[in-house]
Amino acid sequence: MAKLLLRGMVLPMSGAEDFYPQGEVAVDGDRIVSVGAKGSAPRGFEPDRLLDRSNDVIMPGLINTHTHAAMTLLRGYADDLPLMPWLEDKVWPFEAKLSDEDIYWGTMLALTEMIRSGTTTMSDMYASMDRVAEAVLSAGTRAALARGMIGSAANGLQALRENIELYRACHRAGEGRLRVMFGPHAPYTCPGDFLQRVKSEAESLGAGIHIHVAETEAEIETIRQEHGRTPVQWLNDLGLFDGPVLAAHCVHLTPADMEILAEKQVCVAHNPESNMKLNSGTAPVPELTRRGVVVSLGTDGASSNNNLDLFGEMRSAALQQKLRVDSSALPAYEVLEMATVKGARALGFEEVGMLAPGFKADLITVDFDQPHFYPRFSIPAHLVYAAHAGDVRDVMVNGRMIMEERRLLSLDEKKICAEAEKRAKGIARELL
Ligand SMILES: N[C@@H](CCSC[C@H]1O[C@@H](n2cnc3c(=O)[nH]cnc32)[C@H](O)[C@@H]1O)C(=O)O
Ligand SMILES: [Zn+2]
Repeated sequence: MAKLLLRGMVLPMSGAEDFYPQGEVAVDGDRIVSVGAKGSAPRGFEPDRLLDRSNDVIMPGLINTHTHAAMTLLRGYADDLPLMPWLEDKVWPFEAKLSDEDIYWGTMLALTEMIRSGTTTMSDMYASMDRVAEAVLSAGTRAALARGMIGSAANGLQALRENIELYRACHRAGEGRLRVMFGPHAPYTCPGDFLQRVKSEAESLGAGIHIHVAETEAEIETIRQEHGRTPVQWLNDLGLFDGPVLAAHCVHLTPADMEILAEKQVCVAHNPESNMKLNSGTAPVPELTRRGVVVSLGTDGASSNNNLDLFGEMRSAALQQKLRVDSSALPAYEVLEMATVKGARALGFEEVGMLAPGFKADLITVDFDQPHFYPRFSIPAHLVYAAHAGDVRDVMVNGRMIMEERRLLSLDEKKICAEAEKRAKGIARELL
């Protein structure tokens, strides 16, 4: 097994005080052996390779906890609309024409963009998930996969069977790089009996649930009319929160909703750019965090963002709360935690999200020898308020380099872009 020593400015994300301006990370095979100041690698550790990145920040890979990867194919296809007309008039008709192969190439495009912007793990909810799994395995990244299920349609049960099959085939596959969750789409697209069916299947397998919750005011109104309570109360009354749940959005919450989320240890995937673009609202992130809810970060699909860049998303998350609450809300280090350690917790990956001995070697290096990073007063502030996707130099997942010096090692970028262009334009032409 290859031994690697990386030298640079190390930000382990294992606590606010941890930072080594002249640090090193020792990697043996797929795991981190040591993290600390220069010279901290264990005695007798003889690296096969020394990677000198003294002008780079070395940090954990970023974790995108809510996306629909293949929606890269819809990037720029349907903009400037609110959620329901966007879904019903534009997105769903386009998605109805996607083949398994289209979803594979759309996912490959997403993974290319994610690797380039330092994302090493994604949580995806979509269809044709066996092909998504194949894409992730070949890209070399990590993922929590959920089959998106719209339970009101006749295909709800078929989708549930696919999710069960996906769990059996892929959970913990690829040296543990894949996990599988269950993906009932939302309380307004899945009836209560279907949600309970999903819950009991997930429970019997020990799997988590990934669902959209309380995204728009229209959803609050729909659920109030149908069930006389809030979406959070409705899902809680159905028993959905009795196992591990990742709730995307959670924009519109009452104080009682927040208490339920905290008590049931529901994790929240916050997607500020999608929420702004679809005019959904601003999630009460500090209020949730104060109550002990784990809030992680996501981009949502590329049709409501329109990129998968978590550096941009971190910046938006911070700025949004400063605008909504006050300038001290959501400081930089907390935002970095949302994009790393908290993301790992939300997805159930126990050994990623920070740089620590025994953890899996999922890390990135960020090129700090650029004008927008001087003077170097605060590394966390620079990463959140000044960095962008193109600053990422190297990406390692599970001890394997998948991007080095901005060159992708696991994917054929030109081919992927050409396939995506051809397939998306073909579908758009059919829909004219
Ligand atoms: N219709 C699919 C399964 C749904 S996957 C997840 C769905 O979530 C949709 N989606 C994307 N972003 C959002 C959002 O912000 N809110 C609600 N749904 C979204 C997305 O377009 C996709 O249809 C099938 O059975 O073939
Ligand atoms: Zn979504």
